[in-house]
Amino acid sequence: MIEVKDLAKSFRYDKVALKEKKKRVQSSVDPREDDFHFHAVRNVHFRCEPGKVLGLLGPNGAGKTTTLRMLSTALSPSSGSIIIDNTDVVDEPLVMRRQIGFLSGKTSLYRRLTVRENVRYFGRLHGIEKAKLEEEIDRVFSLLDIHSFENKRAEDLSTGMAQRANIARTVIHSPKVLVLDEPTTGLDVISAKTIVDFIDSYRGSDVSVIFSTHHLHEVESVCDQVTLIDKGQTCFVGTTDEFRALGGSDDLYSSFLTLVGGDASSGGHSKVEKGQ
Ligand SMILES: Nc1ncnc2c1ncn2[C@@H]1O[C@H](COP(=O)(O)OP(=O)(O)OP(=O)(O)O)[C@@H](O)[C@H]1O
Repeated sequence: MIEVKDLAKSFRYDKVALKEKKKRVQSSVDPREDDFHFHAVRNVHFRCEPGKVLGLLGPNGAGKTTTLRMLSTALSPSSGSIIIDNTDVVDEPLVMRRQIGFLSGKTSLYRRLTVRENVRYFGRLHGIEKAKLEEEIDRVFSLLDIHSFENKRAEDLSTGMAQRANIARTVIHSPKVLVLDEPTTGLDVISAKTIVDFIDSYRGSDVSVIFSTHHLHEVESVCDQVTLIDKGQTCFVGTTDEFRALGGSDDLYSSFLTLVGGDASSGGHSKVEKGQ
C-alpha cells in the first residue's frame, strides 16, 4: 500500500528565473508563486491499496510529474511523506527504490542492445537470478506483446515498441508500487491498448499502480480510483464512480471540467481527451 500525505515541493528561483519573473506582467496572481519560490506541489494526498489502479489527473502544469518524481525518489519532497508498507520513502530512498517501478518520459534503453538484452541487463542490475530472470522476461514480454520484436535493437524500434520495452524494463524487478507518467502519450491505439491491458493485469494483484494520463477513456476502463490535482493541490480523491458522479453526467470529462474549470464546449484550458 502506498500513502501520500501533505506532499509539497517548492523550487527556488535562480537569478535568471527571478529576472524573468520581474519582467512578466501578470494578469492574475498564481497562488503557487512567492517572491523567491515556485510551490509546484502543495498538499497533495492520496492512497492506493495493493491490487488497485489509481489515475492521477490534472491540467498541464498541475504538478503530476513533480508528484510522481517524488514518489519514485527521483526528487526529494520539501515536506510531507510517502509511505510504502509502513516505511517512509523520504527516510529510506535507496531501500525503497527496489519496491518502486518508475516510467517517466525519460526512461530509455541502450540503443545498441536488443530489447531482450536491455531488459536482461536491468534485471541483472536488480540482482535477479538468471533462470528466474529469463522466466520473468518471458512472462512480461507475453503480457506486453513484445516477443515478435525482442531481438530487435532498441535503436530500430517504433515509438510504441520502445514504450512497451521501457515498461518491461520498469517492471522486471516486480515492484510493489508501479508509477507510470503518461505511459500512452503519443502512441497509436493498438500500442496504447496493449499498455492499458497490461495495467489492468495488475488489478487484484499485490501491486499498487499509479499512473498519470490526459486520456479519460483510459481512466474509465482501468482505474479504480482517481486523484485530481490542480495548481499543485489535490482537489479530488475518490473512486472512479464518485468522480463520474460529480459532473452530473455519465462521462468523466464533465467532472474534470467541473473541478478544474474550463468550458466544456471548447475543451477549456485543459489538455484532456474524451473517451474514444
Ligand atoms: N525544476 C523545476 N524548477 C522550477 N519549476 C518547475 C521545475 N519542475 C517543474 N516545475 C514547474 O512545476 C509545475 C508543475 O510541473 P509538472 O511537470 O509537475 O506538471 P504536470 O502536471 O506533469 O504537467 P503536464 O501535464 O503538462 O505534463 C510547472 O509549472 C513547472 O514549470
